[in-house]
Amino acid sequence: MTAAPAPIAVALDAPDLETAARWAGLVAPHVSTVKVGLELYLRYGPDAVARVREAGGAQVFLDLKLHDIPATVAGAARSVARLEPAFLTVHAAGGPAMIRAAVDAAPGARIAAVTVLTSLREEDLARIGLEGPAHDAVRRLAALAVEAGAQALVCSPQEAAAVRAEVGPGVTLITPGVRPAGAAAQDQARVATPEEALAAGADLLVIGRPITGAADPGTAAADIAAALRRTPAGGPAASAGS
Ligand SMILES: O=C(O)c1cc(=O)[nH]c(=O)n1[C@@H]1O[C@H](COP(=O)(O)O)[C@@H](O)[C@H]1O
Repeated sequence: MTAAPAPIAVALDAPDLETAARWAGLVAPHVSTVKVGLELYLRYGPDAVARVREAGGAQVFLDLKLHDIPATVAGAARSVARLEPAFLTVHAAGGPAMIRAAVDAAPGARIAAVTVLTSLREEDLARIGLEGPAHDAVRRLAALAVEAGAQALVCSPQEAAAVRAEVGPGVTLITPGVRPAGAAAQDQARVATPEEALAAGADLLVIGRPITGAADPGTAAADIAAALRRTPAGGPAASAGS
């Protein structure tokens, strides 16, 4: 019997579409979602979404991190809505009117509001003018985003439990900054293991380089998926994606 795909979104941050499509094909039997981000989308546009979708069959998360005035974000969200991504990211710091504009313009996608980037350290927050600590900033932005209609939130696994307590069970919690035990953090600052992220209540774990940088991305994805199946989920909204 084949196991159900794990609640993982593999970040296909590849320099070319052939590589991304190959990764998508290798990981798709093991994960629910693949993520197309700026690197791929800015080079290939809608073809990137079509090609990775074709390659594997996992749902597509479009991570464009929109952040502009509401009218511009509405136009951008409308432009990509026809690609039918399961998730589309915006920066929560764009404010409630901007988030609402994205929600209204792309009704078929779940708008995922990015709270505080997982690459930021506590000491970075003050420098960019964000009142910390990170936990408080993330909770504040999460509450604002959900009030504005966001159906999903992006935060570090370290804040997932606090965010869940803040917004309740109906919102999809997405956590990048995931590193298997012993893996290098690279440019991520607020990290946790896949098992810790799931136990903290995350619904969907974004994992890129620990999978795509492995000699065999399919096996790396399968190993993490198997570890997650042995971990009790922490949150009530433990189903990933749509
Ligand atoms: O929105 C995201 O997906 C995102 C938000 C965030 O705060 N931190 C973050 O790392 N990401 C994305 O998650 C992925 C993480 O990749 P790895 O660090 O290689 O696992 C990248 O594609 C990032 O763009």
